[in-house]
Amino acid sequence: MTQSLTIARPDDWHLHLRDGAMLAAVLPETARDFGRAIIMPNLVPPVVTGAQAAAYRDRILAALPEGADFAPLMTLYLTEDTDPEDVAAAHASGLVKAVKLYPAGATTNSASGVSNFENVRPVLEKMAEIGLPLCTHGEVTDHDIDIFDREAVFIDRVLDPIRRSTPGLRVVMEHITTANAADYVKSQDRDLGATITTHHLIINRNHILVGGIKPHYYCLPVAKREEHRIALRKAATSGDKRFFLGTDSAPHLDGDKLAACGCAGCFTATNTMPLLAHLFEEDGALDKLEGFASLNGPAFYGLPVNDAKLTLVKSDTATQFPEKIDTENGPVTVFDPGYPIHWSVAR
Ligand SMILES: NC(=O)N[C@@H](CC(=O)O)C(=O)O
Ligand SMILES: [Zn+2]
Ligand SMILES: [Zn+2]
Repeated sequence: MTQSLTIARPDDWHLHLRDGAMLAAVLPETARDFGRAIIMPNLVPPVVTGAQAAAYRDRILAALPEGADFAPLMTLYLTEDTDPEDVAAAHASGLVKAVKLYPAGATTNSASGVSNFENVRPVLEKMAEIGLPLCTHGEVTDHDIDIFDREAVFIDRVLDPIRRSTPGLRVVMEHITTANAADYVKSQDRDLGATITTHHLIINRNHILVGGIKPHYYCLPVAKREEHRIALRKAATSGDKRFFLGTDSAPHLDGDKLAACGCAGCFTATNTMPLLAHLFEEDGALDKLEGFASLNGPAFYGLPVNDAKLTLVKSDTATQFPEKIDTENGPVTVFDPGYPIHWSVAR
């Protein structure tokens, strides 16, 4: 039996494309299925200014395959030296769609992030004034806070105070991993949304640690207990417009993942849409997939829904996804849910 589902072409509201050889290898994986993506600015060095974002956008456009139907939506990396006027100009020109907050030291390439939130107050106030969203990596970095508690503590100690003291600031809680974050979003009536990754709908912390450590399941924020995964599944499949897809597809070379100090990130660009079709069907919510992947994000960002469509088909035989994609510097492993998937994207 073949089943099919056609939805508006989806967008990815949180994506790492990197640069150079990695960009060339991973960009086609996203451009195949997605119309647009919010491009994370955590390069080395980071994308801080409007001029750097324009140059990075040009490198992405130059790396796009012939005939691709894909537009990168650029972001700026917030530092304590960020100039509010540069941010405003990059927004006014249409170049930049969000500013990204990394607490210093919270994740991959976050060393230039924010330590003292008072120092970014003028930028946040400017963003509230012009309606430019702040995307947050929501984890505190205090050494005395357990890594599994860092998201919940961030909401209480950092996010809620920032939102209270900056009325009108629009915030996207990126890659949420806890019931605490989902509940916080639901408890607020305006200016707040959240992205959810594909992998956090699939794995809990046991998948990383039971029966041997699984470096390809290690990402930040780290997957939490099963009850949190279930809360994320409920939020994603609920139809609540405040929740939308941000894959956080974060490629690292296998050599950097399979190491004594392995990098954080799951690479899901290749198979995200078939995985989501599987998950939403499992939860009896296939009719909510289009909202999550294609409608709620544009609504939050004030952008039109893509005109193009994407069709997913389900067949009796399991879909064969590539195990790895090759880059000039070595392979990148594609996220493996650990069970067969029968959905694929119709080409
Ligand atoms: N999610 C991750 O585990 N890694 C991301 C950074 C991030 O999104 O926090 C990366 O850039 O590799
Ligand atoms: Zn992050
Ligand atoms: Zn990310």
